Amino acid sequence: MASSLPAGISSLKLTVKRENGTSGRSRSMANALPRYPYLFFLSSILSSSRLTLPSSYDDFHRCRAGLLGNETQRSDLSFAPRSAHSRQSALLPRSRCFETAATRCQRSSRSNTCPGRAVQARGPEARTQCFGFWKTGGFRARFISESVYDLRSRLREAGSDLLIRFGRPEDVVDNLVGAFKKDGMDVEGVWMQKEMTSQEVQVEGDIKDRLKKHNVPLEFVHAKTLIHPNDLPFEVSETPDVFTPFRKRVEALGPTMVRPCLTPPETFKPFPPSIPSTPDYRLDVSYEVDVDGLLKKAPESVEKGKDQISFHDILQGLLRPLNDTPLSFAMNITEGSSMLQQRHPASAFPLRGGESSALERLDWYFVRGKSADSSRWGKADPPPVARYKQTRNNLIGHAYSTKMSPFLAYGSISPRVIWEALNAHESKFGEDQNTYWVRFELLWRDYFFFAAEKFGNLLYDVGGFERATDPRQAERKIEDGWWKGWDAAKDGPEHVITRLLEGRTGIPFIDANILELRESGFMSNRGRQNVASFLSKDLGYDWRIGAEFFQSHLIDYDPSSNYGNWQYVAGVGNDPRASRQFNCVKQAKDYDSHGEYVKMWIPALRNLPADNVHTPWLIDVEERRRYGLKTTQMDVTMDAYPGRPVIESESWQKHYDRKEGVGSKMHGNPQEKVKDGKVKRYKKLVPPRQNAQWNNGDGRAPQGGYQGNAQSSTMAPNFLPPMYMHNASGASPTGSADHISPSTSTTPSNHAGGSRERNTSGPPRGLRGGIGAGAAIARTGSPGGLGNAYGGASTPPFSGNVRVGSSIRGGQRGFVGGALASATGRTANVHAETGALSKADRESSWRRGAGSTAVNDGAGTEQVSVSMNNLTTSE
Ligand SMILES: Cc1cc2nc3c(=O)[nH]c(=O)nc-3n(C[C@H](O)[C@H](O)[C@H](O)COP(=O)(O)OP(=O)(O)OC[C@H]3O[C@@H](n4cnc5c(N)ncnc54)[C@H](O)[C@@H]3O)c2cc1C
Repeated sequence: MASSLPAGISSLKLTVKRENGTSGRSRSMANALPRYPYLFFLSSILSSSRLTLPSSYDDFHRCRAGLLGNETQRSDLSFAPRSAHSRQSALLPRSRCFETAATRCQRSSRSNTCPGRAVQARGPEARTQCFGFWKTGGFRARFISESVYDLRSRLREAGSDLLIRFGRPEDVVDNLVGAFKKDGMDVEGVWMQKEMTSQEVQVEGDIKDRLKKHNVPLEFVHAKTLIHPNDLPFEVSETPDVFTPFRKRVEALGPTMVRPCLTPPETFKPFPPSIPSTPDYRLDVSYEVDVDGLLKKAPESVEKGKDQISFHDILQGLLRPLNDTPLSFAMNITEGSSMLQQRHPASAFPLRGGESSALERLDWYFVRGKSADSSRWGKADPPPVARYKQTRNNLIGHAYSTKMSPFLAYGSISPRVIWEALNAHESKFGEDQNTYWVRFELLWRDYFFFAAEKFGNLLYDVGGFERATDPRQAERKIEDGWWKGWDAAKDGPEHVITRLLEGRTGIPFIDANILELRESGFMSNRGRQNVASFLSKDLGYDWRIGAEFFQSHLIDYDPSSNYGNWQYVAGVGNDPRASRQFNCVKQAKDYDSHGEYVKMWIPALRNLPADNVHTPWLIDVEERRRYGLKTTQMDVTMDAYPGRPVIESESWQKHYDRKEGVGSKMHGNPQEKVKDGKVKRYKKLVPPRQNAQWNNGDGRAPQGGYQGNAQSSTMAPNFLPPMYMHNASGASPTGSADHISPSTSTTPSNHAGGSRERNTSGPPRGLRGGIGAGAAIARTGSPGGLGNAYGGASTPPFSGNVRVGSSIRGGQRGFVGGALASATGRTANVHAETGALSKADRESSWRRGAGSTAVNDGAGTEQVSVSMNNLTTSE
């Protein structure tokens, strides 16, 4: 268990004792825990403190009733681990489920008026406050669910269990405590992690009120932040209005700044023998087969019984409202269920939720990981954190940054555990700007927490924190007309905001980031800054549109980090240079100099030369035709992309002629310095090793601190981005070539090129076989690894092959082998070579609605056929 108890997601602890117990209530949590049986439970599977249930209870119930054959019998609520499934019905009346979005809007202040929401009220749905997005989108729903069930597995391993309830926290706690009392038990107290943002604090207040009637105290633990609030050298209400003074003051605390992690107990007391019935939903998985690779011990031989429920069923129930209804009231796009549950093969966050996954990632990033195959590069190689500062602004692959944010957001890991991992790393490899920078970013996280607590509801206010810090400035920015509005009900699909949120502005760097977010639930920090600046500064729209859209889609959504950062970029928060604006064309050329990132998410642009790929509106009709690029406004398809950008800023023009690679910051930004950061060097870092061989001058070798072993004899000018940390070897540009290349030439030979990437050891990693290349093969032999191939045919008449191989640990674990073929009107073959593809990932699909099916031929080979748009293929 995480060493900063309580681990888990808004977990509550309930300590119970029989009424005739021998001792009074213990004040200290440490004392209270081991004394009597106690119970961990989660009151809501989806972010209880944020009321972000994706569905109304009615919807959920309908789905669940469907799963259970419309059974309405009340639950007998047995809590023995792996208990047989018990049936139940929805007992909460609809009217008591959720405050509607419209009600919340009526309550809000003048500056928080919600355009278009009056007509959009849809009853008890968990929609965002102003613009009606689902509060919790599919990727986060999946991530949180995985986290909860992982927590349960870990508690079971430690001799306890987790009671999972679905409902409003105040109802669930009230019901449970009431039921215990009725059964003759005395409840000593309820513990939960202290939240800081206003809506969550409101929930805490509601729980406290409900507990009062039972005479049961609510106790808090502070485990969210790196710095315990009591250790701050100022009151939270005096948190500096700007980050740097905050950082300097807390850093001055020295070694006492961060408390050490607690050592978690190895075992916990068992669950109470019986748990009384309550009218809430229980979400017990009764079918424990490792369908999703979630459980450690999977009795795979057991067939799923008629009434049994698997994790997959629960997830489907949770996602159903999202799959059935539009993403927002303005957009008619529904998220296809297959997409919602799948990890996108190109996702920068290919990890599953939960503490187990968090610790695995921590170990890889800070301890065990190597930038290249360790057998080749030797043991002295430092793990990826040693290059954090150089890589953190990259855009492709999972390795460019820690990817700790989703785990931090849902309590699966404590920032103090990361802090200690940094200490351990530094004691071996030395301290430098790379390790310091991770600490620096963790302090930003803390800063937004404390700022959110200080400024309360202003976190969600259009005028931002500036209303308190500089009311005169803020006054102008909350006047009508300062921000443009978006009326979700009236504005149609061609409205600039709708186009932005659907990734079809015609500005590739912005669109690629939005598409990445929509299709994977993640976006890099660089992307987030650019999108936020574009929406609020270039377009001048209410920044909360973007903040709510991010809230809905980000796996790592966290209220203070999200709204705090949006305010910062929009110029109404903690940035002393509020007018700062990102130049998205310059940024694209700085950070995606070769255009690989935009080509990855917008395959229509795959044939464009890097010098044009960020400004496709500059090429004429004839050239567009030559590159196979059709014009569209309505959709970004495999071969069509908007002809004109929604706006064109003069400031972009001086960057139009900048050539590929010139001024690139893809390998670190030398201007990025903390001037006063005290960085000592204990030891010289082991220099990064490279072994890149190119047999012609067109390819680029990995540079600047990346470790890669690349060999190519190809004419492919666009090699795999070095941050992919791969080994590849190649032979020729056609047929069986082993290189990774988004083809940039229109000549057939390049399109027919194949690509191959192979990784035989190491941690889970997304491997990309090739994009737009004729064929791709990706393999991973790593236990627990994720082997993803992403490739496809680009131009007729060539075929695209994607082959995915995942080795199998112990012959039975579910390994994710995701395959995605992006062919244009021609054959695409997906060949997944594994004995244990997970069910979800077996169904490879493309965001345009592709579907695929897989059958196992019995010899460890999955034959996967993929159909995309009008394309149907099989191998
Ligand atoms: C408009 C916008 C919205 C954002 N929304 C969120 C959000 O909802 N949740 C969230 O966790 N982060 C948010 N961020 C911050 C940042 O983008 C992510 O924390 C980061 O990209 C996560 O990837 P990582 O864990 O690999 O980060 P790393 O670069 O590895 O950083 C390590 C950790 O430091 C923290 N961190 C890094 N940058 C920031 C930052 N700018 N602000 C606060 N903490 C930071 C995170 O906890 C992160 O896990 C947002 C940034 C912007 C510009």
